[in-house]
Amino acid sequence: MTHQGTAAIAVEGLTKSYGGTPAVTDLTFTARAGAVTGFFGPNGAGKTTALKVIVGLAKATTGRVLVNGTPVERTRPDARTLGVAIEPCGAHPGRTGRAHLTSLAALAGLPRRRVAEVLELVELDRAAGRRVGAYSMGMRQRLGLAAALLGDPAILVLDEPANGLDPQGIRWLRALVREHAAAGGTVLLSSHLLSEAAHTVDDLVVIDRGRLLHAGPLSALDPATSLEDLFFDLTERSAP
Ligand SMILES: Nc1ncnc2c1ncn2[C@@H]1O[C@H](COP(=O)(O)OP(=O)(O)OP(=O)(O)O)[C@@H](O)[C@H]1O
Repeated sequence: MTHQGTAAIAVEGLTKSYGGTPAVTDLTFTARAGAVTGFFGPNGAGKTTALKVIVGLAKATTGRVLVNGTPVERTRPDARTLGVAIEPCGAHPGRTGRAHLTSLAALAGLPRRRVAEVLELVELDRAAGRRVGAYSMGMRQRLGLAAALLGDPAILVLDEPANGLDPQGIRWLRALVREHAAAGGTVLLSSHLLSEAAHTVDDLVVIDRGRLLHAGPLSALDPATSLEDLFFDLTERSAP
């Protein structure tokens, strides 16, 4: 795993435009190893767009992203370096969860035994033989997470991983990402669930309208200020 405290992901002056309209503008922040970084912003703020560029699924218009010090656009990190869960999970509804993960493992050159391991890790082992089309939203989230974990990567990038999970699932997810960070891994996750995130993240990145509003450790905040208060304060202040 990467050395604790170093920037596993560095986003530097990232702008991403679609047809001349910027979805993300001059965004700069880091996600360090050994920590969970929460990426927050209202609907349409640009979180998914930024995450797609970070993992190499979309190209930056200007600026760059470094993963372990290497520009992501030059060498897209493989499944052993970077695990990604960005909706939709890409599984064909007619395939079983196990078959989906088996083909992903084969494509990435990963041993087949990892499929059983990650299925157990995300607690989908009993549903692995069922068609993905019959999965609940929470089960599809778990399948997406299983895919991200296949290569046992040090870095996890998860877009709204708590969506569709029940309270027990949210607690399970929290334990999973906390353990990953405790083992020296890096987690960058977006979320709408601010109160839950307060229990999960070490560092905060808040954006609105594609621009950075705040980045820093949770511990630096006044304990009397809830994450929700901070979020509304920041986003209201940035309103045009
Ligand atoms: N492929 C695309 N083509 C054109 N515009 C896009 C594309 N993807 C995103 N956008 C636009 O970029 C902006 C940011 O969208 P994005 O999905 O990144 O926000 P988000 O913060 O993830 O939102 P949410 O919380 O609602 O998922 C929106 O205005 C969206 O319409």
